[in-house]
Amino acid sequence: MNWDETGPDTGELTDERFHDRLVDGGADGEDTAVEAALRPKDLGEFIGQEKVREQLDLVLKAALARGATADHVLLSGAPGLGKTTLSMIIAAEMNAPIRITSGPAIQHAGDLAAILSSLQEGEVLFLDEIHRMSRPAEEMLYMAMEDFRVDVIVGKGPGATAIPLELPPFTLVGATTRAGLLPPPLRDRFGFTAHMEFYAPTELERVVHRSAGLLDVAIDTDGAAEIAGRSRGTPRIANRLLRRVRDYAQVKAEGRIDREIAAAALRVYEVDERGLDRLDRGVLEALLKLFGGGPVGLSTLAVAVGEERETVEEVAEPFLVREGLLARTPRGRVATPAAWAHLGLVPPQHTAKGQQGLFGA
Ligand SMILES: Nc1ncnc2c1ncn2[C@@H]1O[C@H](COP(=O)(O)OP(=O)(O)OP(=O)(O)O)[C@@H](O)[C@H]1O
Repeated sequence: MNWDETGPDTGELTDERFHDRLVDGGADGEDTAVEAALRPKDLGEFIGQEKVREQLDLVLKAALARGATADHVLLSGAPGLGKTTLSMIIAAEMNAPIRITSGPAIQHAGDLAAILSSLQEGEVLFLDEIHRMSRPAEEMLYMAMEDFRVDVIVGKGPGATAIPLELPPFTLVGATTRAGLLPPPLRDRFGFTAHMEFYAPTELERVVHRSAGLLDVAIDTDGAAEIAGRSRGTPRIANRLLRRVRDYAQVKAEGRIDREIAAAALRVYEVDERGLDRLDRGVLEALLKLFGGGPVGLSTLAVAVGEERETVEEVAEPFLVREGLLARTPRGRVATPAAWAHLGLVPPQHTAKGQQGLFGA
């Protein structure tokens, strides 16, 4: 693994083009403004993630009953599943203020020391993308989490001295998309770890209804189901699609959203019934139409789609694999029978036979 000033190189794509996708789980500029208004304010309002909610409820209530600060909490899960929202809820439930920062924003241990030393007693510190913190800051965090103390190093070389600094008790809420990337000593210092799963379509329907209510948009059950089904298990995407459908409904249907309006709007934005967008479909189409369903090497597939290798691998493939439309095999990328069905194509005879062994079909 490569380490630099800003932490481990996680291989994450920095290409901003793909954060503009309607179906990307990450936040864009427009989201941040609207998201504040749509965020559930307490655990009761937070939809889905039943187990996480139940466990967190106990952790927080017990801490409140003891008059203590809640244990440190680690939230892991894909972007847009509600980690920031949950951290704000933790602070609200504990009647505590919250400070929000992120791993990449903490370049030096001194940056972290400055934040930690200005925390109030009981404050919640939300550290997003905690896996991208620099190594020295991470080491400082170990001691801060365990002993509520940091050693501030003054001076350089042989003359450097460590000045111990007591910190008020605080609750660290760390968020990461990849819990596996956290070094074990850091992971072990969290008293409670929650893994957030993708949401079921029925849960996303509730998210859409709730957001529509807050945005004062008229939507029926089928309209909400149509948007939920295309939201890739992610509340942020559900809210974003709802806003695009609302635009369409305002222009074409006096603001009312039903199934037809939702489907027509999302056709305009090229988000299909399963939530695939133009890039995803381009990859699948190339795989099916040009390579008979594979196996084909990643580089060849990328050239055929006219995208970078990394874009295909990191932006398009994870969702296609999750949906069971594409498989990564030692011989290359292979389309599953579901991919042929989804694009309404019939697999060529020899390919279907060739893939029998791969899918047991
Ligand atoms: N369980 C939920 N119920 C209702 N709305 C939710 C839920 N989870 C997330 N949302 C909505 O989805 C949006 C994105 O949530 P949030 O910013 O908390 O995601 P995140 O996991 O922190 O994403 P990132 O990792 O990109 O920061 C918010 O507008 C929030 O209102």
